[in-house]
Amino acid sequence: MAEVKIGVIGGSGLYNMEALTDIEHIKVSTPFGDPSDDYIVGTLEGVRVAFLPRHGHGHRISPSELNFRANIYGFKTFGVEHIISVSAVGSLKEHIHPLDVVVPDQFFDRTRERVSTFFGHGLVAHIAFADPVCPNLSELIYQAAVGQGATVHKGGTYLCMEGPAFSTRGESNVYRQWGMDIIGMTNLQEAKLAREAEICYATMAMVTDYDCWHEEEEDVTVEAIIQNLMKNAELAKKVIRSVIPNISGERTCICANALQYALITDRKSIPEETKQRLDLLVGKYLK
Ligand SMILES: CSC[C@H]1O[C@H](OP(=O)(O)O)[C@H](O)[C@@H]1O
Ligand SMILES: Nc1ncnc2[nH]cnc12
Repeated sequence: MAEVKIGVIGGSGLYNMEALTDIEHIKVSTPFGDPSDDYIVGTLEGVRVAFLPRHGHGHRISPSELNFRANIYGFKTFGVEHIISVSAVGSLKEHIHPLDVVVPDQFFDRTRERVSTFFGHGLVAHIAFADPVCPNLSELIYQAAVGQGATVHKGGTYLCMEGPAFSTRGESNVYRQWGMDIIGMTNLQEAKLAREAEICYATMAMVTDYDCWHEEEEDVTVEAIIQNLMKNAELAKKVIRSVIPNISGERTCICANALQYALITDRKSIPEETKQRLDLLVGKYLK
């Protein structure tokens, strides 16, 4: 398979990247099941990029049903080292307005039903996740979004809820008291699994609504989210386009060697089947 170093995950409202040329649709099978859809591999700014619509074309897969492991592992099979996630989010702060962009630097987990590790079955790993996104890739996204004239907030905490129902007003107000900045349903597991796969991961969060806490604004609806995303989809695509040429092959962040000190299991006790299943991720540490 041809090597591709950059991946893009499209969220709600971003199911295609029309600017990709020399396109191939590639179906990937993984030891963890099937990714959300075929990967669309194409060229953007002279660089091969793999694109995956997170919820599948036609938005068929709900946040709780997403096979996050297969999606991230699929990128790894191409040799992807950087993933840019594009996501719709609600704002939990007055000064973060719909149509703004946030590049979060923290996540808070309020999900309940999600598998969010590749490990287990006789191989235990504890990655560092204090800083859950790649600082270098986040900075590039921030600079690119500023360069495109967007109002961009650098840093902030993304509260990842289970869904699929939106939050109650009580929950939304509590998240505000906790100091959370934005709310969505998808990014935390992706960030964790990308770190386990030693892939740099960063999010361009497109603000679509004020959730349901704001007394003068409408409560969030799918319709409002998609309407605002449609207004912002071109911006998202332009930002991706301008980030890509700036992504360097040399990685100096912690993401590149995240498993170096994370594997705790005595190498002699790891079952052969587990070694084989995780070979793409840990093979270099088990030699
Ligand atoms: C379509 S409304 C809720 C939906 O939008 C966000 O999706 P994504 O992160 O893939 O852009 C949110 O997380 C929910 O999945
Ligand atoms: N208010 C909200 N809650 C959860 N996910 C969202 N995605 C976009 N807006 C959202």
